[in-house]
Amino acid sequence: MSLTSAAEKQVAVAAVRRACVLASSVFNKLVKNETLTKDDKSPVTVADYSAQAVINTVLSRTFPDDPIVGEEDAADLRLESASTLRSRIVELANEALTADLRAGEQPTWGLGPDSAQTVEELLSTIDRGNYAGGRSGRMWALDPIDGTKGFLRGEQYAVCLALIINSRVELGVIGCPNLPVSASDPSGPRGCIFVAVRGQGAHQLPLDDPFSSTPTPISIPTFTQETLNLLESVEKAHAKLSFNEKVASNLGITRPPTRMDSQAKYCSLARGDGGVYLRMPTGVGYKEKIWDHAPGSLLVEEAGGVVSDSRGEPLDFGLGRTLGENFGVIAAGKHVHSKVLDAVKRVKEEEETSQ
Ligand SMILES: Nc1ncnc2c1ncn2[C@@H]1O[C@H](COP(=O)(O)OS(=O)(=O)O)[C@@H](OP(=O)(O)O)[C@H]1O
Ligand SMILES: [Mg+2]
Ligand SMILES: [Mg+2]
Ligand SMILES: [Mg+2]
Repeated sequence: MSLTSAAEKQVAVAAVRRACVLASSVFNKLVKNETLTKDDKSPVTVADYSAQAVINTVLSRTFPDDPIVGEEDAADLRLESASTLRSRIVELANEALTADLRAGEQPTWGLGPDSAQTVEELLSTIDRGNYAGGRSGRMWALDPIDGTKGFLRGEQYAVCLALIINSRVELGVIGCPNLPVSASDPSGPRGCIFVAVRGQGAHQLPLDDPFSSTPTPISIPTFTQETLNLLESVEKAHAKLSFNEKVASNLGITRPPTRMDSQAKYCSLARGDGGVYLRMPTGVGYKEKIWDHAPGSLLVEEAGGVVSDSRGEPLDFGLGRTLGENFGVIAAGKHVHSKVLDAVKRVKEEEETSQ
């Protein structure tokens, strides 16, 4: 089934924008006790929880039958000890839901002055993200703050939302509050929304006015040996950066890699700021989550690129909340992708024979 209605796109853009406004406003006011450490030792902040509450509220009001695969859940917030955190999340989520940002939004989306929710409503709305995913049907994949560590450092992070139908990503929306509007002017204005609809291309919009602005089409340019470079994770625990270095040298790449948190990497690739997004598993058995790749992979495909794992197989969004056994991710323009795939295979072989 292809996406024929523009309603999903408009709703997703509105929801992502509200969450981005929330996240950037909260950044300067974050205090120490507003961050928790999850069981997997990764951080989660009041911004992650309240952004998930806001986006799930919008989706629940507009597409009440659609399940949501969201990164966060409210279990830790229900604890007695979390009362301060809970109140702050309720305050932030309601501020974002009731803010007067109406331009382009429909009255039926339930946003604006009368749309505040109670604590219990907000906690159960966060928990609407508990869907297990799977092969068939419609579902949304949500990463309310992707690159939480980048968010905490004041660097790149992204609010990421995708609509998946029968295991195929049909719509992807990514908000990047800290990403320069143009990579050629890194100290210029910041704040972009990227939108991809399957079969309709990839576009960039300004975060502060996504509805009245004309979307800018984006596509992956042709790279030369001199201009090609890698886009990679900042966190060493998230990807095997030593492997990337070998691939770069195997390909004769001379430009240094660009390190950036979050799916801003997919966005940068889609508009040509970097040539290859390479993410190889670190070997600790971590499974990639669908919300970390769904919108970004469609954006890159719609910008003329190819996204696969390190065997050249497509990413499978129908396996549940994760992408299954981790074979990494290679995303690049069509012609570059096959070269990177070959180089990855060569480096893997080299590593195997030297062991
Ligand atoms: N061990 C391990 N291996 C691979 N990936 C992991 C791992 N742990 C976490 N994550 C996920 O990485 C998401 C952010 O990673 P990025 O590479 O995009 O950014 S970063 O530069 O590493 O911060 C990050 O997303 P957020 O949790 O939304 O910030 C995680 O989903
Ligand atoms: Mg996280
Ligand atoms: Mg993430
Ligand atoms: Mg996240």
